[in-house]
Amino acid sequence: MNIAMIGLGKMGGNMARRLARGGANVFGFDVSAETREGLAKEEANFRAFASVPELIAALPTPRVVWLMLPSGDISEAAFAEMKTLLAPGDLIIDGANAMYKDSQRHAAELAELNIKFVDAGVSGGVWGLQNGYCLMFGGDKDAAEIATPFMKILAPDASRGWTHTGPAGSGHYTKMLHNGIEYGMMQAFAEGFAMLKAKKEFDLDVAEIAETWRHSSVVRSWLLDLVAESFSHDVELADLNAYVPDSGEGRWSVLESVELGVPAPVMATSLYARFASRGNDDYAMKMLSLMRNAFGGHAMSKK
Ligand SMILES: O=C(CO)[C@H](O)[C@H](O)COP(=O)(O)O
Repeated sequence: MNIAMIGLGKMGGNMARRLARGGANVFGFDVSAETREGLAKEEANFRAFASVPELIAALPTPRVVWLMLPSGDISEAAFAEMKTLLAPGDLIIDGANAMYKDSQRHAAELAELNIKFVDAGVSGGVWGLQNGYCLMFGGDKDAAEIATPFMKILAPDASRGWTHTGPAGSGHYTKMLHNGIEYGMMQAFAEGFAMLKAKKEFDLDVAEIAETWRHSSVVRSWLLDLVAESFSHDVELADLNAYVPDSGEGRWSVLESVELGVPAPVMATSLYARFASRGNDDYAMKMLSLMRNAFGGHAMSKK
């Protein structure tokens, strides 16, 4: 079993390791020579290449190429390059957190060249090497069949943690909503623990509560496991800024809810909380203060 992994960052690097340890021959490329050469020293079944054309020339046909790159411009450039290097019958698996409509477009463009395509949502984060990844992938039946043995290595075991969701685009659509749910769950934990912490009267031990809730409670979950582990070291979070980025999936989930006319207030509120964390509601809050002052003469807090 041969597979190329293009992009050996936090996700791609560990996925390459898991594939190599699972018996696949992994042909790897990353823009960082240090990263790709380091992996080659670590893993017996991994070969590093200094350029994508060299890698593709060495990869036995029909080729399977897994792109594990940031979605957007970097992925688009990789697709453009792949179109010039791959041949009919080859397969591209896109593991990025990509917008599903982009994946539908990629599938159509590649089909014109008789190149197969699978869009794979990958969850598991930095723990995937150890625990396995959760994989949800879309694509035609024949493309999915070629991809499946690799999914079985990446998953927690061959029988679970992966699913062929349907046609091209459905894998990334499923992953988008997985992450939309993730936003809501994270927000709910954050709000609940903030309120536990704010109740000075009870002086609650929030680390102890997080740990306790891990066992048989309705809200036990891997997210809570991670919270409890972090709280066992620090509950004050004094070193952190209250600033949360987002990288697309939450926005796309909310936009999709509007397109479908399906209400998703939790996802929307969770997304807006992140915008607010960046100061994007400062002007609106200043206006609230101004209007209260204008109609009621209420004091305004000034710099
Ligand atoms: O896919 C993931 C987890 O399932 C990623 O960690 C994701 O990038 C997190 O999304 P965001 O940056 O928008 O919080």
